[in-house]
Amino acid sequence: MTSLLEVSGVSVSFDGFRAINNLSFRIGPAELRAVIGPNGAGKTTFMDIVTGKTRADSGTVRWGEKGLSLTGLSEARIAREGVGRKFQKPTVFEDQSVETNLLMALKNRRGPFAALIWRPKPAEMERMRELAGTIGLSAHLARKAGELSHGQKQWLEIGMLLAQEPKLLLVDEPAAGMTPAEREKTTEILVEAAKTRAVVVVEHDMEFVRRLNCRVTVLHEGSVLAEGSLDHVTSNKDVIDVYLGR
Ligand SMILES: Nc1ncnc2c1ncn2[C@@H]1O[C@H](COP(=O)(O)OP(=O)(O)OP(=O)(O)O)[C@@H](O)[C@H]1O
Repeated sequence: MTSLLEVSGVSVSFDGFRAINNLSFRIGPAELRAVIGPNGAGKTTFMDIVTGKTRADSGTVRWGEKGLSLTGLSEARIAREGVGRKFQKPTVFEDQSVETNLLMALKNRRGPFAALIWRPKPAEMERMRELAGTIGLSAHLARKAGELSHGQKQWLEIGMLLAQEPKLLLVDEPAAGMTPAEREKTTEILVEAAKTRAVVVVEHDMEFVRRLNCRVTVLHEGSVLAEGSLDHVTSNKDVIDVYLGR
């Protein structure tokens, strides 16, 4: 399998405490992966390392066919390479419409100078509508983002990230605070997004992970404890001991 992202033997310590301990992880160019693990397992720190927010003390993070080293690159540069990240709290522009939010995300792709003289072209309007369809908000284009439900805001933000055409999308607990119907739609959006890019979903909700129907990586004390199908990892004795059985 060719990898889009290959993390090898990465360790990070905070004041002598090893938050990430010889971690290795790889994901292909069009793959959906769930990352689970107990509190403090290192899930957030892992994402911070990939996005360049936190520097690895040792190990390598390789990206793309050419194996570009991401360690040492700035967060902005890594984002430009195609790494997008969705945090738990949505950061949409509440006073702007769904349409404007999506258009602004498309506009941002073109860089700050192009944005100054930017008017949406027919192709961009079309892409905006396509994105709205993907995230289930076609009927809400004129509504202010601030009026949307929690789930709809999360989808809008996913749409805004997809507008940037990331090659890898990191998503932190997308199902938190959602209704069952919203969770189902979120599953659909993520599964669809992962057909054309890599998507890593950090999630605690096991039912949600089951519906994603993808390979699962279990982190514990900064390392991979188990990896495979959800059934495979949830029947692993170590996983039961440190995570499920508690
Ligand atoms: N900046 C920091 N300074 C000191 N310790 C940190 C820092 N960031 C993380 N840690 C510690 O590293 C460990 C891993 O934290 P991390 O947030 O990556 O875990 P997590 O798996 O995301 O947990 P959760 O499920 O609670 O979000 C924890 O023990 C945490 O306290």
